[in-house]
Amino acid sequence: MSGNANPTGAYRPGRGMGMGRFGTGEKVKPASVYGMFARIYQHARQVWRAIALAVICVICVSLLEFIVPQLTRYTIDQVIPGKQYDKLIYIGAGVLGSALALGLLRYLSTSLMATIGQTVLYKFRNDLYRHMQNLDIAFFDRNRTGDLMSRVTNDVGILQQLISSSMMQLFTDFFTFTAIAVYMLWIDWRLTLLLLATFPLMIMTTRLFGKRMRSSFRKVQESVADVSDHLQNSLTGIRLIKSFTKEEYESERFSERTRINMDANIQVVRLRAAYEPIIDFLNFVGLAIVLVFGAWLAMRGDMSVGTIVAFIAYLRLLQNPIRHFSRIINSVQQSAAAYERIMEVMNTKADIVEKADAVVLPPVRGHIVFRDVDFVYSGDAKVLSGFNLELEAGRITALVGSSGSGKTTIAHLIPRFYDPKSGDITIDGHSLKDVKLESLREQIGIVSQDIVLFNGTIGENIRYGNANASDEEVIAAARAANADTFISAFPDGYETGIGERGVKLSGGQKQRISIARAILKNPRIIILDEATASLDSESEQHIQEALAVLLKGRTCLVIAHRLSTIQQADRIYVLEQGRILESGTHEELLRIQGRYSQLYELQFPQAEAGAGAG
Ligand SMILES: Nc1ncnc2c1ncn2[C@@H]1O[C@H](COP(=O)(O)OP(=O)(O)OP(=O)(O)O)[C@@H](O)[C@H]1O
Repeated sequence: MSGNANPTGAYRPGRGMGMGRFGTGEKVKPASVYGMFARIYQHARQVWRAIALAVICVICVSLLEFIVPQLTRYTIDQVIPGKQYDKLIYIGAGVLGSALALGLLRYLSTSLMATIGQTVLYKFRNDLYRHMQNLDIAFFDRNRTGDLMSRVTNDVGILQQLISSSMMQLFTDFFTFTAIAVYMLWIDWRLTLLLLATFPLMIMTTRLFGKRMRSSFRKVQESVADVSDHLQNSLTGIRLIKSFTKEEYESERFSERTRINMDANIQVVRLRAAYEPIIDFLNFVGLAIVLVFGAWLAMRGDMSVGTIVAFIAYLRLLQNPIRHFSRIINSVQQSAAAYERIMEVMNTKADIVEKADAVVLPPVRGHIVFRDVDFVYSGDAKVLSGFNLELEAGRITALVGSSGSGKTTIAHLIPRFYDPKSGDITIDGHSLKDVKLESLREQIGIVSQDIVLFNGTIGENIRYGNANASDEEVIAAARAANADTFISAFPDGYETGIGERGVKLSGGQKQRISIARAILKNPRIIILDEATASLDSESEQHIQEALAVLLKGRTCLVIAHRLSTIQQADRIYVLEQGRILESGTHEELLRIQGRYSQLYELQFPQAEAGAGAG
């Protein structure tokens, strides 16, 4: 991906995000907080027993919190004036017992909520990953790897915080608030209504700040994605950076991104710093009301001192949820911003989908026809226009042509990585659009010059071609690919672990493993994008032999760079700007002295004479 390679232009954070349908520029509606909770609920439903138990714990916590001020009121109003010494022990035991029970219940509810939170997180993350796996290659062309990674890790992690800690607080606060508000209304509705008058102000303030916080959080998360994208790019490209001695330059670019992240975080903290004192002030207004009005009532003899003390204790309990709310709103807004980023991916639909009545492609011979195919990646620039091509079953067809002439594009249309804009592609007469994707792709093997080996052992990497293969089959494939000798020379043989992207192996060894993987898959159709990098003649020889086994008897489309492959091809097509200029065998094409012989001479200047003669 080259998303961040913008050495000349100024750095613009968060490109392609947030302002349109994910990475396309079309508008998307911001995700609603309600929608977020609805989805969380959907995922959490399966652990309803844990939820029910957590709710019971929360209700008990609210009740206990309610009881303690009642004990205080009772002590002040009844026990002290009545000198009831014998009651003191019960009062002490009551307070301590309540405290113990509160501790236990809080432990239970916290661990239950953590379980619920983790379960929801697990489902969210897996759903997101599965959904991403099923999106088109075009989606991955459009979006930056680091940004997608941060959506699956960072953004889902933020949601988890909301679910396991903030939702718990929200539940507790809701029950405490309701119970206490009802009780206070019952004790003195005038005082309570006066108190509650400050609440609409709090709600308005919260809404006002909530919106701003969400957009600030969104900036934070986008900047985290940018940092992650830069990291992903620069760490995987560390050799390139070092070879161009760009360490300082990359560090500068990294610090640009972290600065944006820092500024966005400071903005969030500033908003919170402004919001909390406003809520605190409104809380003090409430306290002033209780003190002044309560004292006035007490002086007139309309209210006991114990009730005022209890009222003040309840006021704190009533205000706690509001205080917490300021923190929860933070978490909710942060999660809403994260949820938005998650849903942008979840709401992205794959363009390449099977028809409802798609049929299983039976085992094919491999006769592939492109008929009148128009193709564009994005925008209007046609890569292929009215393109026709026929690949004979069981034969090697080579594509040659200058860079950007459309060779890879043609190869990628066969496994339906992309769909043509118009025209049709058929295999043995079956239109690609009418068959099930899996049945199509399992009959195609791709050996690309951009070799990807996964973390794991050599054996596991070969077995990627066929998970059910026996050890003997894996070894046979490796032998056929000329890889068995070097693999067996490792002390751990096929169990040898290969690090990130196979760093312990040479380029030629990686190629042979990727050929073994394709041989094990045993597909009818092979697409081979030959490596351009030249290898030493011994490696070259090994790879040639491996390729000969791979290509034998299959329908092969080869983007050919090697002399031997070109000479072996049954038919060669010379492409220029998405059009076929010439076609024929190697000798035929050399004879007509056209574009092919030009290209050929450029690529193999010294080989021409000998090849022409042969
Ligand atoms: N993912 C993509 N998104 C947009 N445009 C693309 C994409 N891939 C290729 N193109 C464009 O399509 C055209 C054909 O590219 P393609 O990769 O098929 O050429 P090629 O002949 O395989 O080149 P090379 O030999 O350099 O690999 C080029 O103009 C290229 O810029």
